Amino acid sequence: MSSQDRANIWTFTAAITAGGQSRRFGSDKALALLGGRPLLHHVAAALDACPVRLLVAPPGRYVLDGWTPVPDTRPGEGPLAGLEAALIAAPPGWVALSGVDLPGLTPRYWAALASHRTPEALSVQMLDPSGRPQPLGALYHTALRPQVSALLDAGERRLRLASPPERTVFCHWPHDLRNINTPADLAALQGGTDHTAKPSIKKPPLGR
Ligand SMILES: Nc1nc2c(ncn2[C@@H]2O[C@H](COP(=O)(O)OP(=O)(O)OP(=O)(O)O)[C@@H](O)[C@H]2O)c(=O)[nH]1
Ligand SMILES: [Mg+2]
Repeated sequence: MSSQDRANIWTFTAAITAGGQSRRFGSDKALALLGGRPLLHHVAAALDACPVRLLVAPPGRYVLDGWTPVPDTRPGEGPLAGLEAALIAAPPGWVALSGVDLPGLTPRYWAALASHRTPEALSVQMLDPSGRPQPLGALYHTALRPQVSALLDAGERRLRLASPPERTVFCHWPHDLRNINTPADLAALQGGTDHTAKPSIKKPPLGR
């Protein structure tokens, strides 16, 4: 990573939205193991350099060293609501929003997004190799907060509508981001072996 990349990545707030039910996965996918580490650790590690780190999840569900727990403003209402909670809790400026299930997001990925910020932009999003935007793994400015709240108030739940297209910068990422929704998705990443973590009632602290 270049020194410019480093300078960029240190300047935004990190937020992991982790309040989902993992229905398709069948157990808490944030705790599913990839290479011996929970998916939550993979996504957190990529953002560890950020000065403020927020974990938006039901209180007590996870303990992640160095990350500030933030409760959902609208529990169970999806990642757009998770973004709202993050934008409220973050200091004014840019927020890097990540899901728990994107272990392919690296510091270089976030630095590339950061380098595409413009004074007019309210969001910076990657287009994957097939040209689809990746709103969960994107930068959002806290100035979007009123619009996001208005969308939620109106019943909208689609994260991709959080930022108006004319205020969104799109850039290209040449690698497949490997979003994990099912045990089969994880098994494919593991090279065919399903290493799904067993569900548990009380989860252990997730220190690094
Ligand atoms: N804070 C918060 N995060 C959420 C909520 N719903 C989903 N997420 C997170 O948003 C990200 C993407 O969501 P999904 O891939 O649909 O995950 P999920 O909702 O747990 O899984 P499914 O039940 O299979 O849809 C994951 O990191 C989820 O934990 C919510 O209500 N609040
Ligand atoms: Mg979901």
